[in-house]
Amino acid sequence: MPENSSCSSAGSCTKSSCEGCPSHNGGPQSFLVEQNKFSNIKHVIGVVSGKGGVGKSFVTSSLAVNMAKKGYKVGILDADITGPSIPKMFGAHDQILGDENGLMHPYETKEGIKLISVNLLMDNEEDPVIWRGPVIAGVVKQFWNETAWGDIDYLFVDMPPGTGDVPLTVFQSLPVDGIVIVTSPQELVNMIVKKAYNMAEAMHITVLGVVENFSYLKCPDCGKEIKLFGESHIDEIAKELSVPVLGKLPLDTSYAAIADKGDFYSIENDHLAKATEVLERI
Ligand SMILES: Nc1ncnc2c1ncn2[C@@H]1O[C@H](COP(=O)(O)OP(=O)(O)OP(=O)(O)O)[C@@H](O)[C@H]1O
Repeated sequence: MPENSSCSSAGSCTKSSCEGCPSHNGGPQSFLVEQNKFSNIKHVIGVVSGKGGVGKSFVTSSLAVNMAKKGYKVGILDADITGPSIPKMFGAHDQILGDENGLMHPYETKEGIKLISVNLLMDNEEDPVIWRGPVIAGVVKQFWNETAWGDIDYLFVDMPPGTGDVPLTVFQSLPVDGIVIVTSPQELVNMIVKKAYNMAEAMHITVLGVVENFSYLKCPDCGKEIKLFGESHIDEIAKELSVPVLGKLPLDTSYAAIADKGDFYSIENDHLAKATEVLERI
């Protein structure tokens, strides 16, 4: 039965206008999209942020690298279609091609991390993606079920910021084990983290914890921690929401340089050790 794409409340809507929608016959309905037979993905982890530029892609890549260094098979689905930054972090510029089954094959870094991103499909990676929401959401689904992922222990999904079409699609269509919320230490954060948390809760998605990025800058001369964006409130927020703080990352210029160089596998990021532990326990 075709999905009613105008429906924004799948599983709970009973309006007669929803004739043809899978939720129409009552009861919660699954919109999960099956994996194809060339993919065996064990865990799907979403990485979200309430607002842009807080380092969500950076945290996604750090989690992926940490798990890969532990010996797990790891992939990253770059669902940030209009602002993809994952390929550049890993120095990936080759184009992804389809095979005779109509499936895409992810780019594989030399260390074995598999990547899918719209930037790996473009003739020119500087071309903008000017697509409407439903098209973008469709591409994200294709990255899931029209890609031959092979064996993957942890697939990280780097979401666009906010609570729009793509997170909605991912939460409905992919078997997400849990999400990590990335944030930064600013006053607004309280509200923004709660928005992301509330969306996950409304969609019955587990929040694995929160990561605070740009927590502080360590003075290279005296070692003093400078709170660039003000005092952190992440511990209180996490306590209020009953979720763990999975890490507090400093603003470290060497991190930025590694990301810009496309040499992300070389990053040493032990600030996310707690996140790694939580992921291993899923
Ligand atoms: N802890 C950090 N130390 C230094 N640089 C960082 C750190 N975290 C992120 N950056 C850099 O900041 C920039 C923005 O990070 P990133 O692209 O991960 O943010 P984002 O939240 O995914 O952005 P968007 O909202 O555009 O998707 C990047 O150049 C990244 O390398």
